[in-house]
Amino acid sequence: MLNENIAFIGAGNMARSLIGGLVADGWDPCALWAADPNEDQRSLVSQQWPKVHVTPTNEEAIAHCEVLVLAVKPQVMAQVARPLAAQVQARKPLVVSIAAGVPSEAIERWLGGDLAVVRGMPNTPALVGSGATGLVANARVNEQQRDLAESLMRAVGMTVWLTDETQIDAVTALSGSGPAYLFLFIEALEDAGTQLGLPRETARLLALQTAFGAARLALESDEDAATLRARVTSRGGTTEQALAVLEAGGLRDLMQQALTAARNRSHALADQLGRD
Ligand SMILES: NC(=O)C1=CN([C@@H]2O[C@H](COP(=O)(O)OP(=O)(O)OC[C@H]3O[C@@H](n4cnc5c(N)ncnc54)[C@H](O)[C@@H]3O)[C@@H](O)[C@H]2O)C=CC1
Ligand SMILES: O=C(O)[C@@H]1CCC=N1
Repeated sequence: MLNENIAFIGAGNMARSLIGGLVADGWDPCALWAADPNEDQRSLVSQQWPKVHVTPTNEEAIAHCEVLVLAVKPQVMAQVARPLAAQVQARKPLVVSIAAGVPSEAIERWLGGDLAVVRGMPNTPALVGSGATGLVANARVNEQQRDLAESLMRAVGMTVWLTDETQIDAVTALSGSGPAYLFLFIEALEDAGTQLGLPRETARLLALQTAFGAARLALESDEDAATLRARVTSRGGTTEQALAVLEAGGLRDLMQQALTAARNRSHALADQLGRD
């Protein structure tokens, strides 16, 4: 059982996805602290994982931690981090920020400087151990802290290290936000199947299992997605007709535009928040 003490500042959607994934993977729940001023958010943690410590005060959580996970919204990160600087400087935990668009340099500065900071961009499938996380470390992170950040995120899915912090904006656009695109795709499949006469529940189950099966097949196969797609597409058959509609509708270009918009938002947040 892994038992480094981890303090989550913010116990919202993403923190709970990480906590759930860590506990399911065998991380000692008594080593986890979740701080959030919102009682409803704390209750959600306590109901699901009664052994995880919850507190309304960030200071109480930090007092116990070797790893500090910053999981508040980017827009409030500066005002949350600044008052914690003295305590963080006294304790010097490994700081892991999962906030979109907030540069590690700004986080280090708000917390008083000279800190090992890892930026991680996870996604909500972490809750079921199937997350994907991009990681990038600042120059102060040593080998042991790198391993610690990686094992934290690997407990909830796969991880990739990035060589350059700017790449995390693309990771945010692809896999950070990505589950939402796939949920939209699943919703659209379900609606379309229902329109074609299937009971909604039947359409829902078929859409979900098809998305799951296709992702699993692609993950476990040596072949690329284009080859796997070609295997479904019989000449003169049904798939060919559907794919022609998707290509004519500009799905690839639309996806490029969507990821670019998400990446640009991440850049804009960095520009705006990094100046604070
Ligand atoms: N939701 C997602 O899929 C992902 C989110 N992220 C990042 O994770 C961070 C959190 O996002 P979500 O969990 O979706 O947001 P959320 O709104 O669900 O959670 C944020 C939490 O911070 C709490 N909070 C506000 N002020 C606080 C304070 N002073 N001290 C402690 N906690 C405070 C709020 O009460 C809330 O529970 C964001 O920075 C986001 O960019 C990263 C990857 C994926
Ligand atoms: O939408 C957002 O800003 C966050 C970051 C990635 C997923 N959710």
